[in-house]
Amino acid sequence: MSRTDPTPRTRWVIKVGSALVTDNGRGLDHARIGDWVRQIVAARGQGVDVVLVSSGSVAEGVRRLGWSQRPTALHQLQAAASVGQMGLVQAYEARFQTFDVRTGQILLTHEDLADRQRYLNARVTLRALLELGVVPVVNENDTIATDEIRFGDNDTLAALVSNLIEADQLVILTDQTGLFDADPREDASAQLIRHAAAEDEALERLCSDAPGVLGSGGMRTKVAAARRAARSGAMTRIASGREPDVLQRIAAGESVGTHLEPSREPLVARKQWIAGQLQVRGRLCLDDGAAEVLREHGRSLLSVGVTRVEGHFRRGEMVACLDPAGREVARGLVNYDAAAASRIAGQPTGHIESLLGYLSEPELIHRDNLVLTDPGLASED
Ligand SMILES: Nc1ncnc2c1ncn2[C@@H]1O[C@H](COP(=O)(O)OP(=O)(O)O)[C@@H](O)[C@H]1O
Ligand SMILES: N[C@@H](CCC(=O)OP(=O)(O)O)C(=O)O
Repeated sequence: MSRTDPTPRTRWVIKVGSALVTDNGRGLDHARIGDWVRQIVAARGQGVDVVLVSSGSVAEGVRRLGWSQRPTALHQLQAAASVGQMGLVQAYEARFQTFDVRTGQILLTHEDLADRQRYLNARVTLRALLELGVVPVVNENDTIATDEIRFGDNDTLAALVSNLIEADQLVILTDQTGLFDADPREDASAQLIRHAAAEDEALERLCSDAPGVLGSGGMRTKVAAARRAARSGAMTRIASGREPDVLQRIAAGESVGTHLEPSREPLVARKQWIAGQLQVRGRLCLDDGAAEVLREHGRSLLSVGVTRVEGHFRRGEMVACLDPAGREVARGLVNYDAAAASRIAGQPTGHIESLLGYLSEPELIHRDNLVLTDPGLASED
């Protein structure tokens, strides 16, 4: 989406668990899938870009293979995942197609997010898909992930994807109405927790170890996912995927399920995450005026204040901004690749469109994506 779009867009990662997707293992719940898709399409119309993380490949594969229960051997789980994943993506693709919305499949392994180059590739691809208006449908690449390198549960994967795209919100849809002060399967008097700090370590003690028969993480991994998502500024909502219009009600700001909020201001957390995670791919040399508006006023960087562009970077990558004396002023995610940035350097914003033939964003680096250089800033992971 271009910044010329009048509606400011937010990003959500929505994770749906196995029991929900497969109607407790009875088979893909097409009605429910259709209902989430309808709500996602509505949310997109209200300015929410969505990455969907869907579990259910193993549960659906087990059913399709006619097995009476979930196997324990890894190779059998992997075979089931391979069969079930076909059904999952077909179901989403078919539903989104009725709204004329494209989907794209992304299967990730732990290594993809641990290796910096692959992390950046995954990030660029996901962002490209969102910009194209596609809904990425993510799952773990179960068929090739060995035990040692598995995320193991999609709550963790969804939190890492939230970090990857710097999501504003992680929505975890499950078979309970939220996080309770005890496992409601074991304690009928358990009370729903409506609001808590995502970083509160006491929350994990409220969770029983056992997931449902089909799930793999239980509530504990959801609480841990909220803490992880908070590192890049995302708030987390845990809610029931069976509640009518759950996504639309969340989008409307209703208090649904459990709300786990980062303790740091989201923008600050997000900026620190960006500074700690991404490698600097190039440098923008600024004139005195631009260095000052960044340092003193926290404004966006405009092309007119850039005197030289160095390095080979793509749109969305991290570049360092240097003052005329060569001192680093800030780092940020650049809105134009190196070739385009060189062409518009020194030029006012109003000339960008005629110079490049398009206007991607009015700023070279938007202030939300700029972090003033602070040598004390360390990576969070
Ligand atoms: N404190 C708690 N609050 C709510 N649910 C809990 C809690 N502790 C454990 N659980 C269990 O976690 C289950 C959800 O986890 P899981 O089966 O892995 O779901 P999913 O497939 O959606 O990931 C619930 O059905 C519930 O029994
Ligand atoms: N990749 C696996 C994920 C299993 C999983 O995490 O399940 P859940 O706890 O229901 O989200 C699958 O699709 O079956």
